[in-house]
Amino acid sequence: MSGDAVIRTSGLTKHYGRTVALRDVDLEVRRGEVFGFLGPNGAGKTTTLRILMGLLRPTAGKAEVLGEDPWRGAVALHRRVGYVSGETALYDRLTGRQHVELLTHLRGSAGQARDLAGRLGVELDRRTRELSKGNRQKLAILLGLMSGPELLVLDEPTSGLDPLAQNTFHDLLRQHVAAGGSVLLSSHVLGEVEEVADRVGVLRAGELIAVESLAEMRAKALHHVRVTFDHSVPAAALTSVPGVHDVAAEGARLTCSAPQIALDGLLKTVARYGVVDFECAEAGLEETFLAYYGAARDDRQGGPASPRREGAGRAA
Ligand SMILES: Nc1ncnc2c1ncn2[C@@H]1O[C@H](COP(=O)(O)OP(=O)(O)OP(=O)(O)O)[C@@H](O)[C@H]1O
Repeated sequence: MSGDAVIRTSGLTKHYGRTVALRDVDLEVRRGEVFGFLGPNGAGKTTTLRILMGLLRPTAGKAEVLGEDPWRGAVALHRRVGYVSGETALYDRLTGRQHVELLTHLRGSAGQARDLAGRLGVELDRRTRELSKGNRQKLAILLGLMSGPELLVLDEPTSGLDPLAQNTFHDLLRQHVAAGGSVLLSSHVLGEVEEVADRVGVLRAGELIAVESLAEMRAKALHHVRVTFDHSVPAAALTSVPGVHDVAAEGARLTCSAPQIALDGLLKTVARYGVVDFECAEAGLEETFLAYYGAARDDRQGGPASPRREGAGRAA
């Protein structure tokens, strides 16, 4: 593992019977970054994270977390890695405070438990079976973060949290990274990772189909353009501009979509005609993401496809 990688997988593959959940995944998370791990439901995110936490054994390929084999070094690793999943198992009859005491006993220190409980507004004195989903999740986050682990592995950690608690959680992640920590954050919603991630990996049907920085993804941000001319201009005038797509003509008006990098060519082309009005609105990153990665497509290098939504314990 290179010096600045905290997680590295090579050829990681997992079969559940005849289901291929992961196929040949090469993933690297660097020290000091928040890596957003995105993919639609069933893409294989949880499977990857469970392998990284030593809770599942891969069918083939290798994984290293903080220099350890997660399956063989699981016990040592769990002291150094904070793991929070959307379905963290809690003891129903114990209160939050008793969970904290249990971990304090195991780890030898309460760490930042008190501070985290205050900031997240965790209800420490109720039995966990009486807690709402969001309040259970806040407790799970507190338990994952309280001992100040150097790496956080988070599987859809904000599911059920209200926007205020989500903001607090994002602040906690920023602080964790500022203090030299690293984060792998899985989600099926770009908006969640957009807040905090430095780089994003996109998993689809068990394959890692893209890894890029958030800045690179922003450069692809789709723009919806509407141009009104002083006479009718055929759609063909724009279809030849690289990157421009979904061109439609309506009288003297043309509409189209284009990534940021295609705008210069588009402007130069429309300037050859008599432009009366020019409107350009940036689509949200979520729409860009869905346009590029949401739909099944054969050509993964070219322009976007039409936006479309797509649809415990150790086990070997
Ligand atoms: N224990 C299991 N037995 C059989 N198939 C499984 C098992 N766990 C997961 N799968 C299958 O493996 C694939 C990947 O599932 P996984 O839970 O890793 O996806 P995910 O990206 O985390 O999805 P989600 O966002 O819905 O949590 C899916 O096709 C799922 O049905």
